[in-house]
Amino acid sequence: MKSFKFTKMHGLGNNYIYVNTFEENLDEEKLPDIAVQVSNINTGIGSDGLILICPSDKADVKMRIFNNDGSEGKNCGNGLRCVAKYAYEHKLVTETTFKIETLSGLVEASLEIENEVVKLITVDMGEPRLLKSQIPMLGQASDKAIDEEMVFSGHTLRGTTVSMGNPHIIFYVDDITQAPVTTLGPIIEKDSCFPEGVNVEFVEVVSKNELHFRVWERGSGVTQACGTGACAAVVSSVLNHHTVQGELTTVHLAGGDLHINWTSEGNVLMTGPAEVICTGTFYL
Ligand SMILES: N[C@@H](CCC[C@H](N)C(=O)O)C(=O)O
Repeated sequence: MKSFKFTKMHGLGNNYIYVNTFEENLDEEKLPDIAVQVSNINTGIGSDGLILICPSDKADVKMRIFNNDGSEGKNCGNGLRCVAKYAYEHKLVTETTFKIETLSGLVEASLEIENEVVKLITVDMGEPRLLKSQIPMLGQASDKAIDEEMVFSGHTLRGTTVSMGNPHIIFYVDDITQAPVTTLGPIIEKDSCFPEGVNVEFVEVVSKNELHFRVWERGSGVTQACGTGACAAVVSSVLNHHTVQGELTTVHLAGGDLHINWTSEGNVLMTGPAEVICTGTFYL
């Protein structure tokens, strides 16, 4: 029977099964099925998906992320912090600042360490991409969708789209507890306006430095947190004049807080924790 070693980790409750492919060998064509299998709460381990920590010829390590429906994503903020913690604590890297390759480009992770344990990770997520062609979404390729009126299955909403290497749409609500995450999330995720689907986020503005946030993730549904989504929400909030570029914003997600700064230079910095839940062997 084929088996592999795994570590289950989470970033603010956004939990994945991590496999170190420096040591484990998984068949490329089986990866989508393995993601579905390990994520199943009844017959697998239970998770939001599968993340591979791989060798890279462009960076110190490479991250690949599969959602719990088996689709491959191009980026994952909470996953990057967990990969950074794993890479340092398992001595795949020796420096406290290093580069991680993703399907959407290179990012840089910086670690805060106490007694050889990684406590907090800041990831420089690079520049947000705003053009409709970069999301990608239908419409004039060189336009941006900022507070744009859109209709989804008869529901008229004003949304802002941001790519952090993966696609996000942000809607503002008056009361986060009433956000239509589970009703409109799945409809908007698969709307034909987004040829590759979209991660759907609802945001309540608390103040110039504070947002409440809930997410329906492409390929995984409701999760406790989405790092790229929180970055996209801060970019969107600057574009919609709710927050200020160059200032730190605290984003309150269901699973805890992230601290995000869309710097005046243009890159987005995300700071937050990463935790190990358990390790084990999975039998296919
Ligand atoms: N949870 C993630 C994002 C995971 C991928 C996403 N669902 C997609 O398909 O783009 C995060 O923390 O950013």
